[in-house]
Amino acid sequence: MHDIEIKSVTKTYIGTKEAAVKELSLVVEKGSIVTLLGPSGCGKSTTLRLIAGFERADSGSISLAGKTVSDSNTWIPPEKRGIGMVFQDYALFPHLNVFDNVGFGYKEKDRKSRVMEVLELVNLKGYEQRYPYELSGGQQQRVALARALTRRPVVVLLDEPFSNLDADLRVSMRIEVKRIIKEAGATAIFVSHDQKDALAISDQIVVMKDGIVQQIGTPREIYQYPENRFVASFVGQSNILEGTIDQDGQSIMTNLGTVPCAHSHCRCAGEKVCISIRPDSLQVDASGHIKGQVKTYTYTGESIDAVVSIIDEGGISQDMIVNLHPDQQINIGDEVRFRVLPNCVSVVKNDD
Ligand SMILES: Nc1ncnc2c1ncn2[C@@H]1O[C@H](COP(=O)(O)OP(=O)(O)OP(=O)(O)O)[C@@H](O)[C@H]1O
Repeated sequence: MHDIEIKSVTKTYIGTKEAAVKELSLVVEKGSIVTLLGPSGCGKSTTLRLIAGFERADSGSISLAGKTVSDSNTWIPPEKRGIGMVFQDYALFPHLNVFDNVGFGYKEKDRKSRVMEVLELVNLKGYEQRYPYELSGGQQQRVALARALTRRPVVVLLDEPFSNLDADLRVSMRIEVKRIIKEAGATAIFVSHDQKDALAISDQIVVMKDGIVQQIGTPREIYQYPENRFVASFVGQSNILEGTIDQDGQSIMTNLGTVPCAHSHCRCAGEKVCISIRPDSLQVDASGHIKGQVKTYTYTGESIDAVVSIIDEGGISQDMIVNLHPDQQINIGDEVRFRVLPNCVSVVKNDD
């Protein structure tokens, strides 16, 4: 069963030339978490606002729980769409306590028990009488999420919900928010420009650029098999090389030598392609066939991300990002040798 079905939706704001969202189609299964991921201005928030009913599409249709809410003949206003919304700044009412924030606008007979139920779900039992200014950022976010869930919405929309949290809290809230949404049985759409949030929380990721969907897939599909250069570079780090499919269909001939590629078999021998090699797919090895010099490096704690300058067979210098072990002693100018491991090497469309 689909909870959200968007068919070929286009939206151009008045006074602008380019459409903010172009021919967007998306199907979201009941109970799943989908993230719209992309750089600033790619149309993520517009898509969310179209689903919520804060904006109207120029063409195309949107259905929620099998019911059309927007097409050329139909318009259901936001308050009748069965949607719960969590805003970037949480938008809590400062003059209302937690209980009244969570129960705001909920007039059913079970108000008290329902509010207590969602407060328990978000682990805020005992905080009913507190005011928003008496809560931490993470607790405020739980209140905002509880409020979005009180009316048992068909769909919960979350606009950059982690952007106001510091790094540690962000990691724990990703896990917590996912648990709450799954336990509530809700279908959720997140907007994010942070690939780590998207990879951690989503069942499906929709990568967008310039209002156009670039790829839809599970976090693993998006990371391991990006379809084009943009997705490869935006979701995780990537080294892009140009090459030609080898006769055996199992490897790509590049200026850095032949690179094994387990996923090139569906292409034709001799075809010119681009490949994306994740830095964690480059193994430092004294007998490796690729040799370069360390240009810069960044210590991240988990690894050393080094930019290594390589002179290819055509005599052209090319930079590659290589993950080194954090214990490795390294200096700018050091020579490193490495080899390419076949997993995480994928053929991508050259969309430049
Ligand atoms: N109300 C508006 N009027 C005119 N243009 C708009 C309006 N809102 C957004 N846009 C434009 O539409 C495009 C998509 O904007 P949108 O806010 O959907 O992007 P986004 O991916 O959510 O960006 P961000 O991550 O910065 O919030 C941008 O070019 C933006 O300038």
